[in-house]
Parts: sequence; C-alpha cells; structure tokens
Amino acid sequence: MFNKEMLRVYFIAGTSDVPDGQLENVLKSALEAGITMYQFREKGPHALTGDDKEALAIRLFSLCKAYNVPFIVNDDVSLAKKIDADGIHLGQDDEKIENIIEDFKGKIIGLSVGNFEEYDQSDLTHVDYIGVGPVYETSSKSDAKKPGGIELIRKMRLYDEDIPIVAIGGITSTNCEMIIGSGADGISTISSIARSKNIPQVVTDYLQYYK
Ligand SMILES: Cc1ncc(COP(=O)(O)OP(=O)(O)O)c(N)n1
Ligand SMILES: Cc1ncsc1CCOP(=O)(O)O
Ligand SMILES: [Mg+2]
Repeated sequence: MFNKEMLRVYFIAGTSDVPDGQLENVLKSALEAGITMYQFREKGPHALTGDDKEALAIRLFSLCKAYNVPFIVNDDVSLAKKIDADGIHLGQDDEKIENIIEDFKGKIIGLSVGNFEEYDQSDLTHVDYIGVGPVYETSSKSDAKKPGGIELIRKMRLYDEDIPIVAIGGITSTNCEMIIGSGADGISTISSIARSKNIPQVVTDYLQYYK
C-alpha cells in the first residue's frame, strides 16, 4: 500500500494550526492542489477531544478518500484503529511500534527520528518511513528539539540509504529544493500550508521539485 512518492508533499494539521473553523476548507484546498499525504494532528490550545475529535477525523478522512490521499493519525492509536485510518505516525515518546504492529498490518506506519541515537535505538522493521527533524526552527511544535539543519537530512540519508525519509520543521517552498537535494523523499509541513493565503500556489511550488 505504501510507496515513497506519498511523502512528496505531506501536509500535517489540526484545529489549532488553521484560522478558526477552517480545517476542512484548508484540507480541501490542499487536496485539490495535490498534497500526497495528510496527517491529522490534533494538539494545542483548540484541540478537540473525545467524540468531537472522532467526528472531525471521520469528516477529514472522507475528504482524503475522495482524493485518494492517505489519511494518517498522529499519536492516537485507538482513534486510528476505530476509524480504520490508513496509518499512524508515532514519535519516540509515543506508543511503541512493537505494541501496535499487530493491529496495523497493511497500514502505513511512520516514526519520528530526530538524531542518530534515536535511529540506532529504533526497530525499523515495520516502519514505512521516518520523519526526520526538526530541520529548521518551527513555531508549530512547542516541545520541538533543536533544529538539525540540512546536515541532519544529508547525514541521515548516508546513514540509511534505503529508508523513506520525510523531512519536517520550518520547511517552505524556498528551502524545499535543498532538502530534496540532500536525500529526503519528501517534505512534511504544517504552517507553510495551514497559514498560507494561497494554498494552491504553495502546493504547486512544492510539487515542481519532483519533476
Ligand atoms: C512526518 C512527521 N514527522 C515527525 C513528527 C513529530 O512526531 P512527534 O515527535 O511524536 O511529535 P508530535 O507531532 O506528536 O507532537 C510528525 N508528527 N510527523
Ligand atoms: C510536528 C513537528 N515535529 C517536528 S517539527 C514539527 C512541526 C512542523 O511544523 P512547521 O512545518 O510549521 O514548522
Ligand atoms: Mg507524537
């Protein structure tokens, strides 16, 4: 089911990342423009919980289905299972991959890897891709670690020549070319799309680097 082209323009967003009440509109516009994967990351001051979160996830999932774009749930293993999402993204401090693989057979599994120590201590057997970052400073994650810069991507690609890598953190359509040139298979972004006044343009700008 997974292929690394899905990582090309990987949009991540939840309620708190977009202007008030705009998440469905923003996602629709991003899908229309050609994003290749979406992650539902419901965190921060306006985050929904419980039934409201589930109802929103179901609406966003059906939007993604209409565009044939994989819908990935961030952190929330039980929600991903309940709605039969296309996959789950977990970080180093989240549920361990070994505990979820049984329930996510045939699904997409992503893992965050921020440095080589984390890479070394991760069992990547069942992991489809790694999210590597933050590459640059980000205002979208309050507990983000120190940015590793473009060197983090370049060295991670040399460290593992095969694993699909999606870069994350402070990515824009201006620095994307360098990131892809350093060996990432794609970029993941919150603010450059979620806060854009011209989503079609931003997504088109990203996609041009893969031609
Ligand atoms: C594609 C991608 N890469 C990295 C992350 C970060 O995951 P994590 O470190 O678990 O932090 P939170 O996003 O859960 O705050 C990601 N979400 N997606
Ligand atoms: C979730 C996450 N993990 C590392 S940086 C980050 C936030 C990325 O957001 P932005 O694309 O706005 O910098
Ligand atoms: Mg997490």
